[in-house]
Amino acid sequence: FVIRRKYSSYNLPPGSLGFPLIGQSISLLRALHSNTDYQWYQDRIKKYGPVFKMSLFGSPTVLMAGPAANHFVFSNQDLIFTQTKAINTILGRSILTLSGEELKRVRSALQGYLRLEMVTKYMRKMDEEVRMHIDLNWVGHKTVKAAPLAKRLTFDIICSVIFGQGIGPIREALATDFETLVQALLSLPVNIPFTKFNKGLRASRRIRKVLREIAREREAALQQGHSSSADDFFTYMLVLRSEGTHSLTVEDIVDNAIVILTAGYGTTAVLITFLLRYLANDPDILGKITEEQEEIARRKGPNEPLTWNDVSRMKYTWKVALETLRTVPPIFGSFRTAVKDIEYHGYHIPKGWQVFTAQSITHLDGNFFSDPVKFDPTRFDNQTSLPPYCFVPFGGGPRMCPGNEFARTETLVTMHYLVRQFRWKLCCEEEGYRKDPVPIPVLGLPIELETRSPPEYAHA
Ligand code: HEM
Repeated sequence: FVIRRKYSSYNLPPGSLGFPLIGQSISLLRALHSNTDYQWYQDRIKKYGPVFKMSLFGSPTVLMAGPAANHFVFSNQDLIFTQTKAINTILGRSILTLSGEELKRVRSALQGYLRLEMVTKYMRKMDEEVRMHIDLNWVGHKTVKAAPLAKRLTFDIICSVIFGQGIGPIREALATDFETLVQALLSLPVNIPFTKFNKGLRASRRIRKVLREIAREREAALQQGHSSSADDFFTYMLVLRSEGTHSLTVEDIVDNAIVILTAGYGTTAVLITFLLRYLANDPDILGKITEEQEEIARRKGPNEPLTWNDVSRMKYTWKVALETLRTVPPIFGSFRTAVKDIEYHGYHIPKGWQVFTAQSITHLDGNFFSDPVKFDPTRFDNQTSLPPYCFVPFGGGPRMCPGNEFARTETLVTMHYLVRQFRWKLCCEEEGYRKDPVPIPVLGLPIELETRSPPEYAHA
């Protein structure tokens, strides 16, 4: 009633804001958990149309469906990243919380660090981490749980590339603390002992302490003219600062490193996990991927690391990955907050309200993807034929994921070594998955491993 009076001159979208504070949050979280979120959106779209209001996570929210809505949410300048108190407090002064000119500068620096040419520079480290991970965690095991292993692998890769932290006790401690930190990002910001938020806050302090030390070491090395390599994130950012590109303090650089890691490892792990899940049930597609990977391996000497050229030949494998991203997008949707009153399709969206788009709405729409529930990588044979903004696993517009090339490369390198070395079967054919909020198989995807014989290569 209060809202209706306050906005009596507005043409608000249809829908219901539900109970104060709670609104539809619990209902959507339940749908995500039971993996019925697509139906949840469809039921409401049928009732109200493609633009409707509700209340999510304590704020009035407008859900918008369709490619035009995706474009609007990703590109409208009056919409900013939604900043929850937990994210602000735990992640500090990072790209997620900056605005205006400082945001542009930091975004451009991060994008520069993660761009294709840089990824080609740290490919060797990725290759090394993947092989080491497989040797330590897969070789010699009859069964493994793929989901936690994929997460650990993607964590180790980013840690090694970005912080220069190889295997050892520091990386172990960081891995545990990052898990706690990620869990806290969507928690209620209640800072009393033993809450998720409090644990996350304490983990973020420990992470900062370690990273600050590494950053200071890099700073000292630079000042003494020792460091010529810019492939670690701290050195890269410190060099940019000395050139006047941005004015971030060491503390701010550390916060941004935490964001890159947080945004980068769980997401790519979902892609690798679900690729393994699909391939277990599709010998034809697995056969084609293996053929592509064997062909690449034949051109190389034994133990020779993969290069960017090799990765760019993995075209079929990447199409299978894209189809995995279409059917199981790691990020379920994007939230933004209106910084002033805006209008969309004749409806008013008041300042301070959230807008929300969900990726599955277009990814599973038969108008854009025929027979959308079918797993069919050939849809990506001609990617330019897809209408814009209907396939958005990495978002779009000025805040599109800057880590997409990084994710692509590490996924392909991982698949190269796994498909050549193993065959696998799902231990539990019926295992479902939930979105928590990233998709995760309920049992962690236990798989039975068989080493391919004869193994055509060995790495010591
Ligand atoms: C398959 C893997 C990945 C997926 C599906 C993914 C998806 C996304 C999406 C959808 C967004 C935009 C969210 C929005 O607009 O609301 C985003 C942002 C971001 N991603 Fe990724 N991502 C992946 C991997 C990575 C990796 C590997 C990194 C870094 C190494 C990374 C770093 C980031 C950062 C820093 C942002 C925030 C950008 C900004 O604030 O402007 N992501 N990602």
